[in-house]
Amino acid sequence: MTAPRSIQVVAGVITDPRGRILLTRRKEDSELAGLWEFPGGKIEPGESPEQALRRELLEEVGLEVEVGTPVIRVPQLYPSKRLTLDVRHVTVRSGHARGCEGQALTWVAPEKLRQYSMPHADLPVVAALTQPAEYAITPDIDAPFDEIAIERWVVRALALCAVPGRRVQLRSPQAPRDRFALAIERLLERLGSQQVQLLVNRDTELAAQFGLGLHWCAVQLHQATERPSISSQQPLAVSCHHLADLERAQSLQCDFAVLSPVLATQTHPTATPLGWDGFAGLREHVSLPLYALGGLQPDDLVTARYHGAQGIAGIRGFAGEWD
Ligand SMILES: Nc1nc2c([nH]c(=O)n2[C@H]2C[C@H](O)[C@@H](COP(=O)(O)OP(=O)(O)OP(=O)(O)O)O2)c(=O)[nH]1
Repeated sequence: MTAPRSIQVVAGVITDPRGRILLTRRKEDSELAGLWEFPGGKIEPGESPEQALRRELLEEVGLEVEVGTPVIRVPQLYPSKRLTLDVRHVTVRSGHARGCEGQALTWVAPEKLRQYSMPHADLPVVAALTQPAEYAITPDIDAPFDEIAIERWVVRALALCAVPGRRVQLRSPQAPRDRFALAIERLLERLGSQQVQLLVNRDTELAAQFGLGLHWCAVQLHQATERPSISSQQPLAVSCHHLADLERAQSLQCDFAVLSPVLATQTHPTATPLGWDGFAGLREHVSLPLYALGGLQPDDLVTARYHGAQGIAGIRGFAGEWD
């Protein structure tokens, strides 16, 4: 079998004064015809990504732009090629967007991007633009799981929830179920109307009881035949370690996955780390949003995004708020 050809593509996120993002539609005679995409194109030999993006946006949509910060770089395997989609924020210097090659274009509010049919590589881009970049995981409730331990856990969880732009997984595998339930109840009372997306580790009934999201372990993922009965408004996430986990998570329409361990970690000392290249090598097979986990700190986000993760997850790396 011959290796698929590799192409490097660069695309821009162009935002209008109302915060809407420009999408263009792939023409009928092209591969992936009719799908909506971020304007851009292939990097020509000898060009830097920035030069290529400036050229493409002038040719395609008639805009002179300044290329800004990276959004995400997505490795994606298509049937006929191996693509790397490097997406940057751009600022328009002059011009009005028009389809210079006869292609349709539209301005879309970020929360509506998911309603548009896009190539697989674009789904992690949409996630990076619209979903939290951090997924913090609570530590265990300390033994003996008494009132003092529950109060300490609630205070720690509140500190994790107080950082804007996060999802938080409520996890305490050591605690008896009734003590974990009590701790969640206390946390929800104290959170009041504070907006934070919460997921319960493994326990479908508790997730349903409290109206929260659910985070499966890989074993639960492989045992399940369908999406569990939690609120359809709440996310379903899963811990993945291998390609088979990721493919199953995608086929069961999990909302996102956590892929680990990326680096060596104290919590799983015997597991072989994937390394960032290993992470990207698995990411190219699926298009669901992925958080990287294992030995990471919040300031690893730029590296994570460069390897196709839409965010980073962690227990210890996020503990600075209370330790
Ligand atoms: N510009 C752009 N291309 C994208 C996006 N998502 C995505 O998968 N692609 C793919 C589609 C194409 O295979 C490739 C862009 O190449 P292109 O637009 O310059 O030209 P093309 O259709 O002739 O590509 P190809 O068949 O030669 O691979 O990247 C995106 O958001 N923007």
